[in-house]
Amino acid sequence: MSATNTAVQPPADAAAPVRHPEAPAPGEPVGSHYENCFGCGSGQPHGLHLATRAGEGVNVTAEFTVRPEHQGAPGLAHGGILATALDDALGSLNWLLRTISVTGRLETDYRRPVPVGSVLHIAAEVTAVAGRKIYATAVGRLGGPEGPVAVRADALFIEVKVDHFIENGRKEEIQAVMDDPDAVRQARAFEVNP
Ligand SMILES: CCCCCCCCCC(=O)SCCNC(=O)CCNC(=O)[C@H](O)C(C)(C)COP(=O)(O)OP(=O)(O)OC[C@H]1O[C@@H](n2cnc3c(N)ncnc32)[C@H](O)[C@@H]1OP(=O)(O)O
Repeated sequence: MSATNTAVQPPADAAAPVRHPEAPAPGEPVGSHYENCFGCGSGQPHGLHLATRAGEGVNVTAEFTVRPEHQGAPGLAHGGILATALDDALGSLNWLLRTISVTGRLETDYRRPVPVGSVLHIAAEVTAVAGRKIYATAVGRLGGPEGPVAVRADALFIEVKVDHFIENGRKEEIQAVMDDPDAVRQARAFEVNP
């Protein structure tokens, strides 16, 4: 069996991704889509509080500061938390495509341990699109945006309709979002084009 799953590699006839004309400008913060998101929301005290900015292409950069509550081994980030950080940065690429999609597959390589207190500098980009399938890759570096690679991932996101969230989410949280008087915040929780 191959070490690389073919599901996360685009087929030869996949199209190059297209940056949406209304995507956030390069350098602009993408912002959290939902305050209770564990990756980027401000309402989760132990969350990752990922700060993501749009790049010039169909790409983003983000920083994640590893705190004691993110440990796996003593003094080191938990691997699942690092995967969450990359997954969330990859998910924010939705805003560059102005598409709604969810993670179908996330294949992660851990190259270096990530100590508590360090900043993971993340870069994520869409590499190809084939129908509903969005192929993307992310890398997390230590010491700066050009530092050594600590973790990387290849991902397959699948485009969905907004109904995916409304039909599958727990009713209490769905209702709370529906009741939000802020129309933009309400729309951002479910979709990418409020
Ligand atoms: C609004 C902004 C949101 C930002 C969120 C950021 C957070 C970070 C992102 C996440 O963590 S999302 C949460 C984790 N992901 C999920 O909960 C997804 C759970 N899975 C599903 O809901 C469904 O499996 C899914 C919507 C992905 C697909 O179901 P569908 O019924 O719509 O599609 P279908 O099963 O017919 O598959 C469509 C194609 O995708 C392929 N596919 C689907 N799931 C796959 C998978 N897991 N691996 C590989 N390929 C997959 C499938 O083989 C098929 O390929 P072909 O068209 O070539 O036949």
